[in-house]
Amino acid sequence: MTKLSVNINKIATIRNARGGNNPNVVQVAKDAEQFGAQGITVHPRPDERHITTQDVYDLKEVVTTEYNIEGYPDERYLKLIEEVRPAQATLVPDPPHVLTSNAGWDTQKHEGFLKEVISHINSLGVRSSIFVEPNEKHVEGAKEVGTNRIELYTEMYATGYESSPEKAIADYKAAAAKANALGLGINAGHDLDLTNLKYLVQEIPYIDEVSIGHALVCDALYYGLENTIQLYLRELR
Ligand SMILES: CC(=O)[C@@H](O)[C@H](O)COP(=O)(O)O
Ligand SMILES: NCC(=O)COP(=O)(O)O
Repeated sequence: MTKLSVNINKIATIRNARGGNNPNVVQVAKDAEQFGAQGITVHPRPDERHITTQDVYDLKEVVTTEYNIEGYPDERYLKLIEEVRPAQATLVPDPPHVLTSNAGWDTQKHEGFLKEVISHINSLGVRSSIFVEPNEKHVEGAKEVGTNRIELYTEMYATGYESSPEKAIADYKAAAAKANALGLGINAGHDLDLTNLKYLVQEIPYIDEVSIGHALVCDALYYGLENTIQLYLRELR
């Protein structure tokens, strides 16, 4: 069954708006796990606009499910991975000031760099995953660079879903089938929500994990965090 990792970046965004500790990111992570989340994801960006470096260390002490840290593998990120040793490190190729993640890795172009970084991460006993677009060549390249998993960047799927779910999923099915045949684990994330999640996992049932943040936190404003997590888990059953 596909696991749900709750991305709590947006909880930190709300906290940072007033500079205090409300909502408490650590408590939200603990509660999310108690409400059924099977993982906690954070993406500590260099400008600390939501998750801070301190949050990453504080969360290490409380996350009992699967701790997933996303980010561009610069010196700062790799230091965090070395010191925190999360369950999973997800490498994302985004430059420092983008609004949100906006591309997957070109695994051919960055082959040498990725090989070096991934072999270091794997040697720490941390599972590696790299964010990729649904492109079979990039999936083949992912296998070459030694990553344990890929994370399919689902923004294009989410955008296309409303007009044609079949068209929107086609490239993802092909990329996932390729990854599966190559023995890579498969995660997925970005802009997944209660309208598009079920179809994704119905069509690609061997997705190991989805990480969901923005829509889930927005839904929690209406339904509460506990109900919302249950609603997302229901889509994954
Ligand atoms: C890697 C990825 O897909 C992103 O969704 C990311 O984790 C979200 O980051 P922001 O919350 O900063 O938009
Ligand atoms: N890896 C994707 C993620 O963690 C959450 O993305 P989003 O749901 O905030 O778009």
